[in-house]
Amino acid sequence: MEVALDVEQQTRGDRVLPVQAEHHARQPRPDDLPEGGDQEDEGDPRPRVQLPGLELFELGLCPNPEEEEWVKNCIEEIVHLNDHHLSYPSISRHENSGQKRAQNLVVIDAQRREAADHDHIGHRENQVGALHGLPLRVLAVDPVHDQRRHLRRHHHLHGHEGHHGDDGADAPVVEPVEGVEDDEADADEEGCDEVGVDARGDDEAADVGLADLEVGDEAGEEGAGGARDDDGEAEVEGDAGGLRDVEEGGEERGHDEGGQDGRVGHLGLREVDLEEDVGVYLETHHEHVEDHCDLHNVLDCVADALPLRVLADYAFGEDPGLGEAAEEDVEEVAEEDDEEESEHVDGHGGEPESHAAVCSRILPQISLNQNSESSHHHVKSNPSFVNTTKLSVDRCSSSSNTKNSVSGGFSLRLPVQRKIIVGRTLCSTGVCTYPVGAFESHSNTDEEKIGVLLLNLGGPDTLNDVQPFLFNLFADPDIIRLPRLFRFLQHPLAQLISVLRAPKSKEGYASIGGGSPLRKITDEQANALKTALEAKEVSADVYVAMRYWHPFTEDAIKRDGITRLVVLPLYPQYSISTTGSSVRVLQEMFRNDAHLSRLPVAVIQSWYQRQGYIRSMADLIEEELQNFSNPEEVMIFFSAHGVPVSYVENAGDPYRDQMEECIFLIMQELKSRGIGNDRTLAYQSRVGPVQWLKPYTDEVLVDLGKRGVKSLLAVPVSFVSEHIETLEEIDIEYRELALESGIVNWGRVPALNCTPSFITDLADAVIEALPSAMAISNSTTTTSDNAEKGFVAYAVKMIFGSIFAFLLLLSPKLMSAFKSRVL
Ligand SMILES: C=CC1=C(C)c2cc3[nH]c(cc4nc(cc5[nH]c(cc1n2)c(C)c5CCC(=O)O)C(CCC(=O)O)=C4C)c(C)c3C=C
Ligand SMILES: [Fe+2]
Repeated sequence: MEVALDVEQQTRGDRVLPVQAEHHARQPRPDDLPEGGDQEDEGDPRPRVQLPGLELFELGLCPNPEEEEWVKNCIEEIVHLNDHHLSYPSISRHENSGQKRAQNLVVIDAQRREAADHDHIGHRENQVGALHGLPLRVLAVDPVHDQRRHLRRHHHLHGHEGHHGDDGADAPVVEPVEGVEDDEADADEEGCDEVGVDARGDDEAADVGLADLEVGDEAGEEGAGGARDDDGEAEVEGDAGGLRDVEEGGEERGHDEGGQDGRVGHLGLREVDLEEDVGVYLETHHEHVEDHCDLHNVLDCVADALPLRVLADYAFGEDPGLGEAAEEDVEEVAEEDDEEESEHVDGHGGEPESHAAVCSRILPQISLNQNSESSHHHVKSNPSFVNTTKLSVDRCSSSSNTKNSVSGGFSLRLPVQRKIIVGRTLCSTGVCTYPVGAFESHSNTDEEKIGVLLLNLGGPDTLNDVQPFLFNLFADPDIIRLPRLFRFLQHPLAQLISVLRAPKSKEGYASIGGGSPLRKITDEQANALKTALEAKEVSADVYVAMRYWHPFTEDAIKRDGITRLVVLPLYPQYSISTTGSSVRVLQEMFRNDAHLSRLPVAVIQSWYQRQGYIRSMADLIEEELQNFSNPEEVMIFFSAHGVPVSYVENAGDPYRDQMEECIFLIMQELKSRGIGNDRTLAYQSRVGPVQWLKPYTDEVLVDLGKRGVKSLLAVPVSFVSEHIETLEEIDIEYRELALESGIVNWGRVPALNCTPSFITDLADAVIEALPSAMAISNSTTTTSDNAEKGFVAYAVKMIFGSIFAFLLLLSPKLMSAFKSRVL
């Protein structure tokens, strides 16, 4: 909850984006071209032209360091080294940093895909469109086949030579940019396989744009005041599906597997309107190293077909040349972290502790020593899952999609940074999956003592704990994100909000037995995980670290001789507010401790895409569906914990994307079992007046009732234990609301808790992560100077903050306004 005090957002206001209802192609004018931009490279016959504002967003790459170099070279080969502008390619970042932003967005989805995968395209349209609030269209390309040949051919033809086919007639034609045509000599003469290209007409694109503009429009409506937007049904309807159904526009999307002329090869780029700035959003999906060749081909041909500027994302490893925006961003994060203090109230009269926080400005370089063979081995050993889901999970080369996103050492917020760009699942440092055997040989050494640290949120054990627990939660700068200037208000504000919210929260906890079940369940999960690891002949100690209540993260790491640690947040999807926050605190601790800073650590950043997790969720859903008299008529209603929209839109939180991907995978798994129910994704538990991720669970329930849905199965999806929001919010509040709204049959899938298949999968995740454990830098120590400065700063903040809170309390009017808007 950013609580009314997301000052940054309020003062800046949200953007309103125009819908491009019509696109008129024109031939780019010479004055579009930067000076010298049309000159050719020495030794490269291809002309190089740049058009201001035309940007290629190169996405979805997750190469390991060796491949990174390779891919970089590929890109550098495509654009002039001197011309290209490596920057942090988030459109919104560009906007924020005052740079010109693209008006249109073209998504080139270069994933491996099958004809039946239209809903994934629709899904991506939704995601990307919503992410950027732009009119967009998706052009799907299959890199399995030989793009280069087709693209080159088209590039050569460039919309002139009768290859338009039926659909081509309506599409506006972008004439070739001067000098871009003559690369025939360069054309690849390899075999000419079919290519699936999905080109769509303008009207359709405009429609998509309208639908996807919801975020931007709405943000604009709300303006600086940040009042929650409860507007009409149309919006809820538009959103209620969460993921677009296959049928919606599926036909029109006309994935052209047959490779009709007129579509094949030209990527539909003729449709791109150069009148406006165009962002090209390329998604890739690489299973094997060789696929990078396909990527190369695609990029190469796109670059040829459209003069463009490449904004490539390499926000990992030693920064190989991030542009200003990226650096700013990294620095911003670092500065935030430098300043942050982790202070807890322990509920027993303890003073808040202060921990000087230091964060690396350069993200740690992770080296994956293992070669891709072992990964391939792993992929092969799980053929069924790979087959059913290969289309939807973005992964590193040489990795299987059955695995989690792991980083060796602490790679703070790495997924966030990459997520801004990629807009989909990411491997933060490269994911490595190793056959168990590879690890066993390592673990059997006498001196190895493995620890697993489970991170969780924590909850009040008793009603007396509720207010101090809430204080800890609201004092977290990852929960209430104040601009730096207002950071001094963090603690007084946390105090104020926690006191005001406590009565309502207490009511909730009272109704579920007087406290949170989280500690008990997490302890049980820890024991079950230890047993599951033992069953796999891995001996490990499993610890629990809660972020906002006992046992606090700071207390959790015992000095009992652990030589290798795997950190496993119990959140399947990554969010700044959950995994991000816990890992940050942990990182601070480790940095400041000579012993811990040398301990090899692997952090599993997210694991929603794991086979075992997805299957376990599908098992629970399948089982629960059997309780309905007509299971096939039941709406599967995924309800995820929300986060404020600004986390996703401004801070690059990958949470929404990962959530949508996760739902997609679960539905795919169900489909493979013959379960094809309708599904909806909505977000619950919003607090405060800022916009949270939409659609909102309560609104969608009412809407579904109105639309005649009679049977509904609620599936809590962001958390793996029962907690207040399943036991009280879903089971009591939402159930009541649903029944009032016309839904007759209600069911709820239980949380995974200690479901054996799930715990076994967590054990696998731990084993797979072990080899990538590496030590955090041991270079940082806290000097007494720093500690002193920290104390003075803390005292000053407390004084100013308390004055503010005091003034607020003095004014009943201000107070009631604050209360009604914040809580
Ligand atoms: C993935 C899960 C969660 C996300 C994301 C998340 C974000 C988030 N939460 C709040 C505010 C509150 N959360 C509260 C309880 C709570 N939150 C989660 C999980 C996520 N939160 C859990 C599992 C729990 C329950 C713990 C328990 O005791 O059972 C509460 C307290 C309860 C209440 O008063 O409603 C608050 C407040 C924010 C602001 C936020 C993102 C910014
Ligand atoms: Fe929460």
